[in-house]
Amino acid sequence: MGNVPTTVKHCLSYKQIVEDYPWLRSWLQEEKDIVPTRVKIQLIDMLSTTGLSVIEATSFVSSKWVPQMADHTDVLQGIQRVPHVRYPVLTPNMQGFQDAVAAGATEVAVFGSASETFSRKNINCSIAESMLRFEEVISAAKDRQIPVRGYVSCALGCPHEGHIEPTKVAEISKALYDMGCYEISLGDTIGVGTPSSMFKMLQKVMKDVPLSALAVHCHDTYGQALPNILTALQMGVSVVDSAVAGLGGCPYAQGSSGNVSTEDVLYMLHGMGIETGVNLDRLLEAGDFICNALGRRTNSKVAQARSGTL
Ligand SMILES: CC(C)(COP(=O)([O-])OP(=O)([O-])OC[C@H]1O[C@@H](n2cnc3c(N)ncnc32)[C@H](O)[C@@H]1OP(=O)([O-])[O-])[C@@H](O)C(=O)NCCC(=O)NCCSC(=O)C[C@@](C)(O)CC(=O)[O-]
Repeated sequence: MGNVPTTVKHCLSYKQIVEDYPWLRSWLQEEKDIVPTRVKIQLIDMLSTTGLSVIEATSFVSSKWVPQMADHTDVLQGIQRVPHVRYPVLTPNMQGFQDAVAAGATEVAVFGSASETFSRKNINCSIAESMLRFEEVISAAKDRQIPVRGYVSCALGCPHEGHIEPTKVAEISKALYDMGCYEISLGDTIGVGTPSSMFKMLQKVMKDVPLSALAVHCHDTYGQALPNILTALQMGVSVVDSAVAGLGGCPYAQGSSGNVSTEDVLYMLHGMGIETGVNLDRLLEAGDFICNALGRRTNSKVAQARSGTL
């Protein structure tokens, strides 16, 4: 473990929870399942007191595509912002960027894909078209000194195309980094990766993008998220995305489970003596709160073990 970093930042992908929720049922029945805005705000406010440094708050996407995100402005304006916590939001295009800025966003993220088919299904355009859109967003963000993060989905596999070549992941990552994204989050969108595929993919991407600008974003469909994260840490990555209670997923990645749970990542890191500055007990309270509000069981093994519900 000689090369495991001593500090780890966390991006908690709260957006994953609210995006995915209607998809668990049916797109046409989601009306009753919309999570009330006040619940989203209360969750973010609880998370803000845990010590997390980044909480991705909402998405400025089309409410026709993701109805759960229709209240993005109310959520962003309703939260109590805590100093030293950043609250980025997703912006797929200029319309999303402009709406986000008008709502008070101070950091945004563009989300691309290493899979052509996933790109079309998720944001309704080809990879090449998405790059043109992102270039516009990043340029407008630069003018306003708004930092932009870049996601690369399907970094370890695609729900439609299967295997994705690491060279393709490296190409998209480099393009986003060269455009001005300060960090590239590599998404195992459907959670099919293993430590071996994570290692091979990172090896390629690290040749084109500095290690200090890389993050990993693992879903836990096949129970590989923690070993995959550990592999990334051992290779020098020091930013890990996760979701409280392991909720969420991507509505355009059928069959995938939620993100790795923040509680489980923290337990592993703290057990390894890695300083995160995040209070696990407070995080468990936030996880309890949202699971009760959604009427769902936590996906966090740590939360299940602590509550005796394993
Ligand atoms: C990208 C679009 C908007 C293109 O959607 P489109 O339909 O192709 O857009 P369009 O430009 O053709 O415009 C059509 C209509 O959408 C409106 N529109 C256009 N843009 C916006 C906007 N930003 N916000 C609100 N409305 C918008 C626009 O105004 C127009 O309205 P109309 O005239 O019909 O009334 C759509 O495909 C979309 O919203 N997709 C987002 C889907 C999504 O949120 N997916 C999940 C994100 S999570 C993820 O991707 C993975 C990640 C990041 O978590 C990492 C991982 O796990 O891999």
